[in-house]
Amino acid sequence: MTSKTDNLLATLKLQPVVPVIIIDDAKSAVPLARALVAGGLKAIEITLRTPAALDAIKAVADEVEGAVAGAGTVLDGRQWDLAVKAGSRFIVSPGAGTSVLDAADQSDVPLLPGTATATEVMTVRDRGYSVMKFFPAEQAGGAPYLSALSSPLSGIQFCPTGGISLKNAKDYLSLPNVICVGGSWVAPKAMVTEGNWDGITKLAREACELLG
Ligand SMILES: O=C(O)C(=O)C[C@H](O)[C@H](O)COP(=O)(O)O
Repeated sequence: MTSKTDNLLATLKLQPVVPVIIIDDAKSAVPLARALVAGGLKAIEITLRTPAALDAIKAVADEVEGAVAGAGTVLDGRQWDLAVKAGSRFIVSPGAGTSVLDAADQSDVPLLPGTATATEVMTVRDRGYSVMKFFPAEQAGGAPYLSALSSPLSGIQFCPTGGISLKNAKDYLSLPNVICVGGSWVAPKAMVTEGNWDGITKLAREACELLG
């Protein structure tokens, strides 16, 4: 688990924000990923919420220099296998179901499991995890809630995701138990549909400046 955790931490520490991508057309994946990488966001989570997602992961993994392609919304072992086969270098799940945890145990690819309560955090910690997603961050209680978890659960680090934008990202990034945040705001659907790659690079740059 430790070297997998180290690999995951190394990926998450690349940038303050992990872009969460919902891709409708696999052909957009490469220019979108290039735009994000150009803006400084290398680790990219492509969610398995659309039929194009696996082709998109494969294209980014094969063709985009500097990108670290990951899969999001991985809910079970079958999706785990497909995501890894497509070239995912990290896997994100909104929760921590047994099927996905069991698949992760059998794999060298690191998992960022989702948690939202102290009991969920402790259950996942019992499986050997110290790095988790906090989801859905804003809806579950936001930065004050995550701050309240930091003292009793001090060994756990989080990537909060859900309802985060440029406006509130700093509230999370200033907490001691936050490594980075996740968010879809850096790749808005309308900009992807228009092919506004320069606009997306600008959003990525703004996001990178959050730590500055
Ligand atoms: O299902 C997963 O694995 C996910 O990654 C869920 C996403 O993190 C959120 O849906 C992103 O939330 P927004 O930034 O508010 O759009």
